[in-house]
Amino acid sequence: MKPVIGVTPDFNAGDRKEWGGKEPTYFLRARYIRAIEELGGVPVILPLVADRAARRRLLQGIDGLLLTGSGPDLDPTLYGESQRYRFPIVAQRRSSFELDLVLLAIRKQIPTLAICGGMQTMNVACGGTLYQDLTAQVNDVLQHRQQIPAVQVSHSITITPGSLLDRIVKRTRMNVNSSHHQSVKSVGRTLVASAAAPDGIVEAIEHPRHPFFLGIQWHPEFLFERHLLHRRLFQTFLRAASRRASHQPSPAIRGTNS
Ligand SMILES: N[C@@H](CCC(=O)NCCCC(=O)O)C(=O)O
Repeated sequence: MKPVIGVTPDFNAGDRKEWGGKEPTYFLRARYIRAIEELGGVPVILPLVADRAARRRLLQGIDGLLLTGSGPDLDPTLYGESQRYRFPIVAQRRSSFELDLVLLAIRKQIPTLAICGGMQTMNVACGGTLYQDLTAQVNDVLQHRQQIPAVQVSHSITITPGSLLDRIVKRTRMNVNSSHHQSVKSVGRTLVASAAAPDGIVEAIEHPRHPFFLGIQWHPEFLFERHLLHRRLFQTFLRAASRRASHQPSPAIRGTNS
């Protein structure tokens, strides 16, 4: 059965001068939808409803959750800090929705894949913190906003042996693309870091006691068409969601044949 995957869009409240426009607007890069559709899922773009009961109702209709990236950054007050650098802030409607859904997805054991800004939201939802600006706060940090096209990889990551990510890609090292200026500083409760860049920046987090709960700092939706390992990320996520769809207990990933 094809799993239904809820996909979170970005949102422009319409009052940000630097974004122009007046009307509140949802937007989402089509690659996220294409990756889910082409690899066997049914993507559904989720409206960022404010009502908590409505959020729970939405989750009843999906088998997996995909938290997408975002140009703007999470409000630092959400992880107990004041804003120290100039950057646009994610719309409160989006951050409130996603922070709530992350905790619901843990409680309800909903397979969840979080990409880039989505990973940062996943971490903050679990009580973790972020570097507000890598180049200002971390010495000798790599260029994590690559200047080459996102369909190209730009640095390697080292993967923790035995982690979910390792069990998916069956490698302890792989190459990724990179388009971020923030990253995980302290890892949230119940989560573990499972990959790092050569400069030590966290590149993946996961919940070890959840069927599939993985946050990654890179963008596999630009890479899945030509890179097997990035395709496997979506395929394994969709298999976990499909198991939920068929109401089978969703065992921890024991290998790509499970
Ligand atoms: N703002 C955060 C997260 C970066 C991110 O999600 N980038 C993706 C760009 C938007 C998109 O194309 O989806 C940071 O810069 O660290």
